[in-house]
Formats: sequence, structure tokens, C-alpha cells
Amino acid sequence: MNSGNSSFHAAADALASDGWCVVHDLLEPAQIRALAAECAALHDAGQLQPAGTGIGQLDATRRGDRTRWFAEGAMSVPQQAFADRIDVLRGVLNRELMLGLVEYEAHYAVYRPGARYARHRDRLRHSDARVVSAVFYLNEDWREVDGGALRLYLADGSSRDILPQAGKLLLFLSARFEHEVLPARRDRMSIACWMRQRSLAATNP
Ligand SMILES: O=C(O)CCC(=O)C(=O)O
Ligand SMILES: [Fe+2]
Repeated sequence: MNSGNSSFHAAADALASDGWCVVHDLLEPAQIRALAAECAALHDAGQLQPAGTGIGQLDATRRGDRTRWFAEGAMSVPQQAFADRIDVLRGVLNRELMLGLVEYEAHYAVYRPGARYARHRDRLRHSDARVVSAVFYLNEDWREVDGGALRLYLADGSSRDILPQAGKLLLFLSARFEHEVLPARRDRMSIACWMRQRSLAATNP
């Protein structure tokens, strides 16, 4: 069971001090495998769609993944397990950092070999709703030679490469960090999720 939430408290501290962190115990291995199997099956059944870049355009040279949103009220068992834990994390972040996170959105993403997502920020131009980006990786036995790191650009000009290994949850403040997905040599599966505040500046795109 994922009984302890001590890593969530540590994550809140790290978000407050550094703005980003990695959590390793979001879900059990069997739950992660169930998500990976579902993501792969949906992809193979043609149920993922080419992703846009937030300004309504498709440009596979900038963003080459295919995605499928989790549908509220119609989630599968593995998706619900993920959502339940994200909700617990959201509660901890709200209590400890007073972030006012009222909801989240999440989608599966598959990057085929060679696909990338060029350097970008997750907060959309027309909305300040996204506060915390949370990327959960589903890839068993991922090694450095497989590529596909998430490169996170830090304020001091340096960067960190995070490999998309099964079970890792990368958290970062959506407004603060530019990041990119480097091309991989094998299929790269993840759940991209954003914890959202009630948006004050939202307008229709
Ligand atoms: O898959 C990742 O590592 C990050 C994906 C991403 O940056 C995004 O979907 O906005
Ligand atoms: Fe992103």
C-alpha cells in the first residue's frame, strides 16, 4: 500500500525551496504496470491523438507526442488509482504551501522513437490555471542510452536531465521552469498532469 505520505511532505518542502523535485513512491509497481499496459493498448488501438502546442497548432517538429486525456467520471481502474494519489498529493501541497489547487487535468502521452517536445513552459499564454506540473513515467528498464530525458532548465543557467523511468513522478512549478523532452530510441510513455488553481486571468483562447 502507498500508506505513507512522508515523501509528499518532503516534496512540498522541495517545491517551496527549489521549485521542483522527484517523488518515487506515488504508486505500487503493479499499478504502474497496469497504467503502462493501458497506455500501450490505447496507443496501439489508435486512441491517442497528435498533440498541439497550446496555441492550437500541430507542429510535430516542435511536439511529436500523441495524447489522450483522462475523462473525469469515466476513468479506468488504473487511472483512478493514479487520480486518487494525485488528489492526496494535491491536498498536502494545498495545506503546506497554500497553493489553492482546486483540480487537475491529466493525459497519457506516447513519444515514438525520435519524437521530441521542444523547450517550452507549461503555463499557457491565455490562462494562469496551471500551477504544478506533474509528469509520471511508465517505462520499465529505461537506461541512459535510451535517451528521452526531460531536460529541466534551472534559473542559474544549468539544467537537469530526468530519465523517464517507471514510477518516477517529476514535479515542478509550471510558471517557472522551461523544459524539453529529448528524443528517445524507444517508445516513451508517460502521464502528464497539471494541478490547477481557479484561474483569474482565464480567457478563451
Ligand atoms: O514527458 C515529459 O517528460 C514532459 C512532457 C511535457 O513537457 C508536457 O507535456 O508539457
Ligand atoms: Fe511541458
